[in-house]
Amino acid sequence: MVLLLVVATFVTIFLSIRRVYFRRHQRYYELLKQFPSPPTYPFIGNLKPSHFVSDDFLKTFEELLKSHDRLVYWIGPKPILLLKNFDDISTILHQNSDRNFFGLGNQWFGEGIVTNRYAEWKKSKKLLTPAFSSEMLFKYCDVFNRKSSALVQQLKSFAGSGEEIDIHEYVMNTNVEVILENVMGVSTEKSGKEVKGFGVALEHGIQDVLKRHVSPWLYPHIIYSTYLKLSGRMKFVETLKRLPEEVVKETIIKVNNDTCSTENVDSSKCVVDLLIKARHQDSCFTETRLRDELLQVISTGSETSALNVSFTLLMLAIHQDIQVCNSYRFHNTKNDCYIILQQKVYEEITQLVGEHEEFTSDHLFNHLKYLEQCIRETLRMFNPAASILRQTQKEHVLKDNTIVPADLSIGIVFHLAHRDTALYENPHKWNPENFSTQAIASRPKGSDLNFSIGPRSCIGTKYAILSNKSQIAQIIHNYHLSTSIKELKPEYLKMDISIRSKVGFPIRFTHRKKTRPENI
Ligand code: HEM
Repeated sequence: MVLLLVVATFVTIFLSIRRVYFRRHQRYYELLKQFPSPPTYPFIGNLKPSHFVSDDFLKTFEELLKSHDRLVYWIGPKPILLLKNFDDISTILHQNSDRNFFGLGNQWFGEGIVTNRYAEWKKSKKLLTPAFSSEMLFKYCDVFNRKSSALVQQLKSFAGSGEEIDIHEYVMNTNVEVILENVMGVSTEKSGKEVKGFGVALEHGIQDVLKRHVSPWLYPHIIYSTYLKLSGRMKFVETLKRLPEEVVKETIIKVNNDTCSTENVDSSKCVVDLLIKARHQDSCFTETRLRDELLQVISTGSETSALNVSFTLLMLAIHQDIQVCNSYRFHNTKNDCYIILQQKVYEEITQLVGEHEEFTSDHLFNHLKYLEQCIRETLRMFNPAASILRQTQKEHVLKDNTIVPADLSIGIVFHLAHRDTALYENPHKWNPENFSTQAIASRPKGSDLNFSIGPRSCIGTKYAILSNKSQIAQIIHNYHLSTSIKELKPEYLKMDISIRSKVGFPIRFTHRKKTRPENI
């Protein structure tokens, strides 16, 4: 009897609190009703084990948004509005809304420009922007070109062997090294710093943070920390933080000894120097914050950039027609035939630098336009930043007058927005002509979502394009690429935060100048 009374009391209290809560948030829940939602169950909402058991969310998003442009998805009691239509996305992204990680990535990535809320983000953005000025980017190109050249050398041992290798690990290490030198002023050759484990740790971090978002039982900090320790993932967290921590500590010591920046004479405005200077002006930039700011820039910049280089190389290897020159000029001998059958991308490169010249900053800045089209088209189809999260600060009115409630999580699925038939005639086909000047002009302004739009769009847009151009141009300049993959089918892709290839990036390299290209 007593037990029954206790239970009845608890149930009454629970229902009363619930009623008061819903009455207070009545408008919020009324507005949510405007959007379709799959059948919802108590406690779990729309969460189905099949949705998020694996590390692949692509099918889930495709299924959910198959017949809807907008959909509310409930993760337990928490709603997320999923969007894939350009007009809706544009309205939301042009507002000053925050990314909503709810601190769920803090153990991995701390707090910095990517995760901070508006007030702190503004400080980070102001601080970091000078590191991405045209003047600085021009200087970074020397590092891009030197590291790309080293990558070409690494591939030498595979070239001509007929063996396919998965290019991604090599590209990833190159991108981490490039960003370390440009952003942190640390030359891996001179400092002997080890970057190999960083890429793997980063991949684990990204996948884990996303998984935590859809696993409410992992939300409590203490449970997640225990999970990290017991699952052996803590070692990846440590690997990720080690490098930026060392660099911050070393730079502070150098500054204190007044010997800063002797390692890299051009680094006076590289990110780490800007951060260390800020430390003296604003006490919020503690050593930990500096480490985390660095970690977030390196993490955001290296994976995305590396994935796009790997995808572009694979697409060029698959699309021999893009590599093959449009016109036949000579037909006489086998040798002539080889000269004629050059890739379109390769022709653009050789017209610029000949067969043996070195690449310069000017080449990357002002030329290689067709290669840039290939890079941008690859981003459209396989954008590493496949989806992003936002949290509305206030109500927003969409183009058709639907009101989006304040304080709502928004999931923007770029991967699907990039396949909008209203924007791209044949969106499932890889076609660099989608990024010709005329094609861009024919689409609504700002509809290129590759680097996002609005106040929180990518700070490293130009950096990424230049760095991608350098690596791909140098590889294509030296090697002809081919692959056993005939088509990168949708089922070969998977998605965590990034789009990845389930079949890797298997590419066969053949020396350009000595042998006739294969598969032609
Ligand atoms: C192909 C390569 C890249 C792609 C596709 C990419 C894409 C993106 C996207 C979609 C966002 C999110 C914008 C939003 O939430 O609205 C972003 C943010 C960001 N990216 Fe990139 N990015 C790339 C390379 C880089 C590089 C190389 C760097 C730095 C060296 C970088 C640094 C950042 C930073 C710091 C942010 C946060 C900006 C902010 O909150 O103000 N990214 N990027």
